[in-house]
Amino acid sequence: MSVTREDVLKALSAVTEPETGKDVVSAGIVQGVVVKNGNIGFSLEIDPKEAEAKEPLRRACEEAVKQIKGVLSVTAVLTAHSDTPSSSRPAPAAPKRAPSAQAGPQNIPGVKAIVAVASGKGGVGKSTLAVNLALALGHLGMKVGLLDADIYGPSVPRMMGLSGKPQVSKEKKLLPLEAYGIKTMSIGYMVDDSTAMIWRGPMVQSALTQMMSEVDWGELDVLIVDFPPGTGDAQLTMVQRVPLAGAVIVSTPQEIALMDARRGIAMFEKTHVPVFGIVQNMAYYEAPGSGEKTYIFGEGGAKRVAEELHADFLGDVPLVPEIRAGMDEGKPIVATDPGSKAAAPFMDIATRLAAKLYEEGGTKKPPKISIS
Ligand SMILES: Nc1ncnc2c1ncn2[C@@H]1O[C@H](COP(=O)(O)OP(=O)(O)OP(=O)(O)O)[C@@H](O)[C@H]1O
Repeated sequence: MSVTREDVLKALSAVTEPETGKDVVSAGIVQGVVVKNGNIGFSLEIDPKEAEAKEPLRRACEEAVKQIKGVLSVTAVLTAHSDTPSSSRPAPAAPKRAPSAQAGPQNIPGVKAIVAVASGKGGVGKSTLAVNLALALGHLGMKVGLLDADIYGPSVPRMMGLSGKPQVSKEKKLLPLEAYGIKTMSIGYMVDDSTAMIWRGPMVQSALTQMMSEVDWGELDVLIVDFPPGTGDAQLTMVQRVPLAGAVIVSTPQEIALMDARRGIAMFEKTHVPVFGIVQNMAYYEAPGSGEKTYIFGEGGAKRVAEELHADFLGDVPLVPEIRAGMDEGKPIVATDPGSKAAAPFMDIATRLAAKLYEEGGTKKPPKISIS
């Protein structure tokens, strides 16, 4: 018999929160439970100041759920509870937008939430995160689409091991190409890289609009958009046109990348798109035998920027050869080995993101993803 959400809550109700003496479910701190084929994810809402002190409780919750027969993996994350200051609170799922003189954002029928994965600078691992995050959200039970909007260097086809031209439906819509349960669309299916590179601003814009509105995505819980790197006009226009639920900013730890990450955050804030948080990619390299960590690009820079800008820090992704190899071969690590150590950071970040999207859900109300 497959594991249910009720099984998870039952197991968690045996875990006691030391301060209140209540079990974690009655204490109301368990949120965003997701169950998918034996893979379980949930968050524990805490005061962020107590993050370290609550780590044993988080582990105890994971252990309790692991004991359920049929459970393959468990990811519990600590998130800020809703009456903590806004600087550490998850951003709201529904975007508040500035009125725009231009055409406003158009909803995509059937798509409940659109999330941008963006970086101020190229080459920091934005596409790697977008692809693995999409796959990890799929493992958490969401119906996921992945739109490669990185028109100047589309990498989703290669990373997902996909090629060929999309079919066109009777309704004259492009049909996404699918791999590992994720629906994808990329300009890379339509033109070769060198053609896209020489496009001017308006052409880029119309190609992107087409990919947003003329694709039959079907029913999706979330559409991950791999944004073009940078913070120029093309990106700004996209932020204004696409009804984003929020953005995830990717940066490496070195100062030059962080400066661009700050610009990226400013761009989203200017257009009133919530920044869900910052991911620090290539955070460190861990030596295979000894496990010794080397902070090749400096230590903790993105975490500091998150604090400085009152954004949430969504997690570190280390520099791992298997991650790169997987992307090059079209076999992303989260697809081929979701339970591996290399895939774990992506699963953690996805659980945090899902908790933000399910913010008003959790154990008390049914999960709700809203973008209107
Ligand atoms: N955590 C990681 N560990 C190992 N290799 C990584 C990691 N993240 C990214 N890479 C590798 O770094 C290179 C750049 O990554 P990626 O293409 O995702 O960056 P990007 O920010 O999307 O770049 P661009 O904006 O130029 O498209 C790729 O070869 C990728 O496999």
